[in-house]
Amino acid sequence: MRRKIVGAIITVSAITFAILGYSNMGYTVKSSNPVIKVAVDGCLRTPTSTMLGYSPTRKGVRKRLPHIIGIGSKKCGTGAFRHFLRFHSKVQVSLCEPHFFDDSYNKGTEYYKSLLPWSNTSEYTFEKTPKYIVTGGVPKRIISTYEKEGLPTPKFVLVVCDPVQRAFSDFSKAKRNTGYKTGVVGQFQNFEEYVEYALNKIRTLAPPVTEGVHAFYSHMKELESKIELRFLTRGIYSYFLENWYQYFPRKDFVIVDGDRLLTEPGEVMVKAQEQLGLEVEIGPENFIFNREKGFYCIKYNNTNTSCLSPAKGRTRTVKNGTVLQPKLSKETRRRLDEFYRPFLERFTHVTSAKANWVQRLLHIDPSR
Ligand SMILES: Nc1ncnc2c1ncn2[C@@H]1O[C@H](COP(=O)(O)OS(=O)(=O)O)[C@@H](OP(=O)(O)O)[C@H]1O
Repeated sequence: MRRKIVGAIITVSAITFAILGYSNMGYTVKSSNPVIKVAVDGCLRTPTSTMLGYSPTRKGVRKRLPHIIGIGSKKCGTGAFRHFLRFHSKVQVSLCEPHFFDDSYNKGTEYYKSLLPWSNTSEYTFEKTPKYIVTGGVPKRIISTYEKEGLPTPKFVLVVCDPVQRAFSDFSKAKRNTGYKTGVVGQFQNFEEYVEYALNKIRTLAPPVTEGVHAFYSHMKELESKIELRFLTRGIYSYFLENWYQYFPRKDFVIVDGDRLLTEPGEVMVKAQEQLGLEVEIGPENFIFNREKGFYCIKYNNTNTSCLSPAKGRTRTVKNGTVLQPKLSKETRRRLDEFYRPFLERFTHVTSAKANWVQRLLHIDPSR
């Protein structure tokens, strides 16, 4: 843990030194070269060792393909998971989202490696790009890339959460980023108006979910091609995961309860480390609740804490141990629950997970 902390301090100092300004869209980083604009979670075009891990002068370190890849789900706490895992002494994480297997595959493996952290043979490397789970061609590309390097394929972490919260968070972020009048969200006053539009549109393009998830699945490609519907369709975790299950054994996937990550991060991290085959180093004793932020932060060195950036935690907050729900009308919530329920049941079925969060969501209102 101590070496990690020194590394974290070096990285933080490098970033602090480099950051000239912060906006909703990204950090403005100044190096000895001209100013480079970097998206908050985007990789630097010309990555430097200090930004992306530890110095290559460390003995025996190399750039290696990830042993663990976070594949999603967007807005479910993938950043929190990475932030916490970063404090494991045997894990090196990429501090950006490489988007290699979805967007930059033609740039080649060496380019990908350049975006990954330095590590030695006793360490594991991790990167997360939430778009992987929803991008159809990614599994085949992963297989081909690892095969060419003569390496076993990695383990996958999929963080999932209440799909309604996820949609709300995703929608709200798009609204902040694109501004009120532009982009796919520009035509909607608010999330409720969007839900009304999207559910009606889905109804015209696909059969009711009550007719079976597979009948619905056969229309998913068309639904996904309509960008504005993605705030809802991306919460259909079972559909995307089932595609991945065609390529990788189920035991390679670690499913993380993103809702519980907000309220009991220590317990969730213990389970994830066990499932990933890591020695358990991060547990409940490493977390401290920050009342001001309404989130847990990680403790290190007994006195220091490290919280996520202010870009995270815009729509959710934790109070008295529970995640506060977005303020939706009863009718909108009912319609969304009804829409997602068959997919959540399917998710429970395909993952064989007695996942607490799914059970909880399936029983939001037992009288219904
Ligand atoms: N400890 C802690 N601190 C701050 N934020 C936390 C934490 N744990 C989970 N979260 C929630 O993570 C949500 C963002 O999810 P992701 O990191 O997956 O988003 S992204 O896809 O990378 O954009 C983010 O969603 P928003 O609240 O909508 O910003 C947070 O609610």
